[in-house]
Amino acid sequence: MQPRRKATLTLEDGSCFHGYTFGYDEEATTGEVVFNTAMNGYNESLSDPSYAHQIMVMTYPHVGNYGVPPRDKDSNGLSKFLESDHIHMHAIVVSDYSYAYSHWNAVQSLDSWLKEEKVMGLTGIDTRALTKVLRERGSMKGVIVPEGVKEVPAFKDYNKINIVAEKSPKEVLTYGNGKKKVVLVDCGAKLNIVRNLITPDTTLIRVPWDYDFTKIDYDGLFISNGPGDPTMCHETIHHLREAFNIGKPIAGTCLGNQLMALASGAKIFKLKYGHRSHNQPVRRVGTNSCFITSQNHSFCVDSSTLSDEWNELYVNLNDGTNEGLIHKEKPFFSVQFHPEACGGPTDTLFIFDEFIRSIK
Ligand SMILES: NC(=O)CC[C@H](N)C(=O)O
Repeated sequence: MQPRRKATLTLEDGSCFHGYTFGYDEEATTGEVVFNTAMNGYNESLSDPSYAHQIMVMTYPHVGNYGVPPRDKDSNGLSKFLESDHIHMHAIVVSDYSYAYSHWNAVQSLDSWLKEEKVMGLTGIDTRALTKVLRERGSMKGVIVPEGVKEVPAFKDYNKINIVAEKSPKEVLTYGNGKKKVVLVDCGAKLNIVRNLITPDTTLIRVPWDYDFTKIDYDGLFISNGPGDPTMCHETIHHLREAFNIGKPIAGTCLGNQLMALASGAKIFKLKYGHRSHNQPVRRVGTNSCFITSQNHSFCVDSSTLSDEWNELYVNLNDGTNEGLIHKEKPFFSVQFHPEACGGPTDTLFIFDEFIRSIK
């Protein structure tokens, strides 16, 4: 039995949940509290930059039992098993943290990784009761204060911070030497997007969110996922409008879908509690083809505001919200879900093939 320190999660509406810390607990932490109904994938979610400034509540009760993989890098210098080099969320909240772990690829416990990265874990929480609160009242700001910690951070308005600017890389990186020159606008990209765009056919140029990629003579453009409110990404939206005029193939995922919509003049809105899981069903519009997808988003394209030039490409079968866009004439499309999975089903990996094949 590990030493246990009590801690309390307080939500913006005053609700309190008492549990025990694991991971780092020297300071209080704050973030937007969101829930994730996936049964696994905590390592991928923790290292997904889109979770920056958030506290993730896992509804699956038993977390930590398969440990954390090594920080090995592949031949391109990309983490082999994680979605970035660090943890970006501010805390993980679980019902039952497992100190014991066992997996062929585990080299340490979640507790020790969180300590290294100075990120808090909270266990012993009735995550079903907490999720019901978030589902009824919507995602809320929250603060977790370990017993004995005096300094309590104030809630921030996460919709007012440009979190993409915090998480996007500061320099341009190039991979491969294939014939098709693809620019990836990295707004806080998950590495499996980078991995999937490095193919024998492509040279991948990974640029920061505000980089003027229209100056590059690219053959295809890909807009990544990313944290926070997409309306803050003025520069990306501006460059994307120019890319629409250039007319070469463009694809995007998640934040990329929202930025495509904004650049086209459509509107987005914030969902009450978002979609976070690995079992979100989507249907390709005009067909009966359905796919089970991995998702992590709060914002959503308002499909009723799409201009005449665009069609909906996918819809969510749970709530009917937009899951993708396609231009009626030009080779532009995007999806709200995560085709790169990690963690999550790989059923929609074909999206990367569709994009790379669309590049002449
Ligand atoms: N995973 C993402 O790209 C998330 C996009 C955006 N930050 C949202 O929450 O909707």
